[in-house]
Amino acid sequence: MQRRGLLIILSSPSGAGKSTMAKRLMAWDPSLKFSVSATTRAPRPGEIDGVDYQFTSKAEFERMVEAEEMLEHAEVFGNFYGTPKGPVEAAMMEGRDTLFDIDWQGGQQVRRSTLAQNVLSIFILPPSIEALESRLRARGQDSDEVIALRMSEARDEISHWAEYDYVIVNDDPDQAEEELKTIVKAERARADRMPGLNDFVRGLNKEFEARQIGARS
Ligand SMILES: Nc1nc2c(ncn2[C@@H]2O[C@H](COP(=O)(O)OP(=O)(O)O)[C@@H](O)[C@H]2O)c(=O)[nH]1
Ligand SMILES: Nc1ncnc2c1ncn2[C@@H]1O[C@H](COP(=O)(O)OP(=O)(O)O)[C@@H](O)[C@H]1O
Repeated sequence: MQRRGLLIILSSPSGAGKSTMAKRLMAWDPSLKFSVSATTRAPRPGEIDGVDYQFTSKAEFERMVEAEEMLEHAEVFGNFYGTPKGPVEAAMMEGRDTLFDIDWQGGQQVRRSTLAQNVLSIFILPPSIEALESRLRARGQDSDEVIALRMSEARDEISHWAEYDYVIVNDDPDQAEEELKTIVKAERARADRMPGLNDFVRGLNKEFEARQIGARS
């Protein structure tokens, strides 16, 4: 039996390197499906509609929430972000793993949903707050005001680190990528073995029963 796809969630404070790690993971395994979020935020230069985000109006976003088309949604830095449900469910049924770049609120909502069993959640920390700020500046995409807002929210985002299955400190990007790949490989191996192991243990139990050994309720 083919297993259902994993939902691989990456969260971090803005600037810690989620998008960078997501892109590296996608390059390593192009069979991964990236969950394209809907957002009311304006596109940054170079961002492509339908690839980086599905850029939507507030009215369209609200319609999607009302119609229960979102797996989760949240307000982050004054804009709305949400995960369209359809593509995630389709990937899961095909046995394809999906990669999410979402904040802690989204992470909590997915972990509390009916899909919780398939979640692999990874939190990315910056090596220091100084590095976080200089990365936000070096990215050169946001105004001073937007950077200040992201820095002021970083502490709150970081306070949720322990809710995640794994934590990676993104100091050297190559090392962080290796750690990420190791986690994904191990968790995939675990998910692959699970259906087979169920059958195997059922077989062992049949043997116990034939020999009339073990617990009876
Ligand atoms: N809950 C939720 N958060 C999202 C979603 N998409 C993006 N985010 C988060 O929104 C925050 C801002 O994203 P973005 O504007 O792209 O800025 P960046 O993370 O600094 O590149 C980040 O923490 C993202 O992980 C989503 O669909 N749901
Ligand atoms: N380990 C790293 N060392 C130095 N710079 C990094 C590292 N990881 C990412 N960056 C850079 O920091 C900036 C923020 O990274 P990004 O992936 O956009 O973060 P996020 O998606 O978490 O907001 C980008 O310019 C990126 O190239």
